[in-house]
Amino acid sequence: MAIKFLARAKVNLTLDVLGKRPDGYHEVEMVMQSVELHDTLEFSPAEKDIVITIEGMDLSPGADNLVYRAAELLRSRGCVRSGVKVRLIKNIPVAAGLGGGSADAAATLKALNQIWGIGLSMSELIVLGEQLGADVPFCLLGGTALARGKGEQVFRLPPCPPLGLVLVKPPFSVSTGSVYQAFRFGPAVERPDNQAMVEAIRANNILGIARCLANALESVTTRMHPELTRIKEKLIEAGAAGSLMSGSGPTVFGLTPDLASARSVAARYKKTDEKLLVTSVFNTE
Ligand SMILES: C[C@@](CO)(OP(=O)(O)O)[C@H](O)COP(=O)(O)OP(=O)(O)OC[C@H]1O[C@@H](n2ccc(N)nc2=O)[C@H](O)[C@@H]1O
Ligand SMILES: Nc1ncnc2c1ncn2[C@@H]1O[C@H](COP(=O)(O)OP(=O)(O)O)[C@@H](O)[C@H]1O
Repeated sequence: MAIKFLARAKVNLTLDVLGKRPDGYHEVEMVMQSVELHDTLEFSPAEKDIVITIEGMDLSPGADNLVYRAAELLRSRGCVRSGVKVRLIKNIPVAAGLGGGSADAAATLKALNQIWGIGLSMSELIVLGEQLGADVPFCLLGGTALARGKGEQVFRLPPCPPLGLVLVKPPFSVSTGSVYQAFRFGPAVERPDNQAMVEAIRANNILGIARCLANALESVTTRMHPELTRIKEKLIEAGAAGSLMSGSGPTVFGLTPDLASARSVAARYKKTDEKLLVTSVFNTE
């Protein structure tokens, strides 16, 4: 009998880059939001190996997969000898700025912590998750949160209103590392006002949230792929209250007051070679 876990994607409502750290990462401050779009992971017992099967997308099931790396990391931390079989059904586009790999890693840590009876606390899981990727700590917590440091310091925020989102994924992926490496401070960088975003969320002010959308990494990825600017404009023309690139991109999302209005924005959007996904914010298990 397999045990099922959902790994929900995330969008960045803001992303600010504050400086370069001695460890080569960048100091960031960002408001992150879980969304309903998710991968599904089914866990069943195995003698001693970690065996992954993947459906839905062409992705390596080997030791470089973040599900494998999460299982291996937890197994050594929990002194566990048994293996596990994981069926991964991928829906979240890969290397898209939606944290799909990080979400799968976080779901694997939570699931196996429970299944193997290791019993680590959320903060202990977050310390482990940080070793797998900067967005894994947020994916462990989920909901609406402020993240600092590399992304490993996560603080829960009041839940966002039930916003709708139209995710527009262009037909290419972007490596997180290459975007951060190319980041340069300067007038082209649109930096968010995180305090104003937190206030808008706290006040359930949808237009305020839309006005506060900003991502410092947009200046890098839109220089690599200028079509992203046009996608942002097309989402507004289709009726979105605001639009922004998520994370290091290339996914751009349009924000709407609710799921129904996201569906009508998607219907009006002038699609070319992009993939469209309609979803909504997700706040509680
Ligand atoms: C997830 C992978 C592939 O498995 O992504 P890619 O490298 O292919 O993009 C990474 O290698 C897995 O390593 P890890 O470095 O933990 O991944 P992430 O946290 O996503 O960060 C990718 C890279 O972005 C840069 N980065 C990320 C976050 C941050 N606050 N500052 C940064 O400078 C770093 O160069 C980092 O190495
Ligand atoms: N289970 C997984 N799902 C998605 N990407 C994965 C997974 N395991 C490893 N990866 C690798 O992680 C990188 C990007 O992960 P992902 O979280 O999808 O990107 P992003 O953070 O931009 O949304 C890709 O290079 C991909 O090959």
